[in-house]
Amino acid sequence: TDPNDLFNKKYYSSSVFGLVRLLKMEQEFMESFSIYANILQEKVDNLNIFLDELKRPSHKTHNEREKFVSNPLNAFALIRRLNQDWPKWQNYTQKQLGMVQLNAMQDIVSAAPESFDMDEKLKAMHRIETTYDLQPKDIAKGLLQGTKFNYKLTLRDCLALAHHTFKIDEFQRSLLWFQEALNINTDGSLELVNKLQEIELKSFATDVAKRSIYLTHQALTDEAIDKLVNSQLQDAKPKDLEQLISSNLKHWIKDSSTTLPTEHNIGCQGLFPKKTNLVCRYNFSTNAFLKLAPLKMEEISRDPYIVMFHEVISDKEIEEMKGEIKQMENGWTSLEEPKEIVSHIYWITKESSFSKRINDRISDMTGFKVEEFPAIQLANFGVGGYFKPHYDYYTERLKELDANNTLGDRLASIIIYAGEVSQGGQTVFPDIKVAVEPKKGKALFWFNDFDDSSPDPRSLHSVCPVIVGSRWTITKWLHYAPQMFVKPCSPRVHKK
Ligand SMILES: O=C(O)CCC(=O)C(=O)O
Ligand SMILES: [Fe+2]
Repeated sequence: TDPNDLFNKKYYSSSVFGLVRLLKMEQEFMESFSIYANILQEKVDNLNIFLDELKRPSHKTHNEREKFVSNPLNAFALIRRLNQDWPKWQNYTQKQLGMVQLNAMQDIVSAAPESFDMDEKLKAMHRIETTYDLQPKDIAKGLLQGTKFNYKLTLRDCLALAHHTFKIDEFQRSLLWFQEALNINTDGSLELVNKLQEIELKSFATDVAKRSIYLTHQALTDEAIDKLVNSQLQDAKPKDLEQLISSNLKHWIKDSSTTLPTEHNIGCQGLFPKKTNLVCRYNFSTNAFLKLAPLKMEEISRDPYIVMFHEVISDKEIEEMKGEIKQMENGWTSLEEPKEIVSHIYWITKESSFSKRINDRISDMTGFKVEEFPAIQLANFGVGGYFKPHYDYYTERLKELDANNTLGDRLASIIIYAGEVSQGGQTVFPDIKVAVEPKKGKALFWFNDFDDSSPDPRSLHSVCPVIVGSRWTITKWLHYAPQMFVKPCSPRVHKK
């Protein structure tokens, strides 16, 4: 299948917005499921009542039976029961019950997330794990960066993560997840549940065995390897499968190398040195309006110029923002391969009272004109959603990207944070070692270009994977053309 096709698919995983829909679906499913279980229970109860009615002293010998049916009451009742009651019970046992619920459940299951969603979520979990260097044993028990949550992963959750990390050659993490899975005690009594577990375990062990054989017998065809593995695992007990997985992983860990954390990861982990000498002040200057109602402005960096505005959007306006959304589309990390779906976005293209107010506010804050390009982008990230380091300017790409681009390059960017994010989701500038918390209500503003319109590579920026929270943003790229006569200069100290 063409991986690009994935972009037209409906992802649930890539935004908290989408996940909310899934949670609703699960609840509806459980409602039908529990009604269905009750209906079946009622049937079993009725069958038991019927069986109770049939209870009578057992007749062991022919003589006893003969004596019993020789009584007219028994003789009559026997005929009547078999003639009148039995067909009814027979009918009742065959009656299809709970069809309404079964159909409803089928509808829900047909809209359930498919493997591309599952893959994306596995990647997201792995991204959170590696970016912040979290340990499987902590994650599994709900401990994220020192914050303890009342949620836990189950054995099968851990098994899925072990299998996934194995597939991407992260044997160390795979082993840790696998050990975590083995540590989780299930009550072990339910055969059906055990059976399901065993299927997952076997599929993992199969992949491990295949790799092991492939490494030692590279000349073998895939079919030959499949055959070997099948015969090897045919009668394997769960303990054997566990052993096979653990020992191979341990063996492969020895040959794997460790990679150094990137600047992006260091920033996400909060390990950039603190900036000093920066100030907070009120912005009176960009617009006459601000003389009356100045916005609090915090310097994040002086060169390159990055500032944070405070109290830019209210909770009420954030509700209004969500009301603007019709149908969200997939948002991806960057234009480079591999593309990953990490958010849902929505463009407000038609002017509304909301978008006008936001545009006016952006003009007031920045001194930039936005009338020529009034569209506003909203984004909602998924848990684990992120952005790779990238530049917002497209100087080099401009020609091929959009020959009729009359707006010109994106010389500055502004991001309004409009969601509650308690962990992760910082905007990071890896080059200049700046990481900014995405605090709801604030807006981050920076220049992508120098004053002479040449690109400033220090504007390289990224977004850390969201760990906990629903990261909503309003993004506006400020283009050149509309600024012909007003372009504010960045109060730059010197040029690199
Ligand atoms: O959401 C952010 O903090 C930054 C997003 C971004 O870099 C972009 O959309 O280009
Ligand atoms: Fe960006």
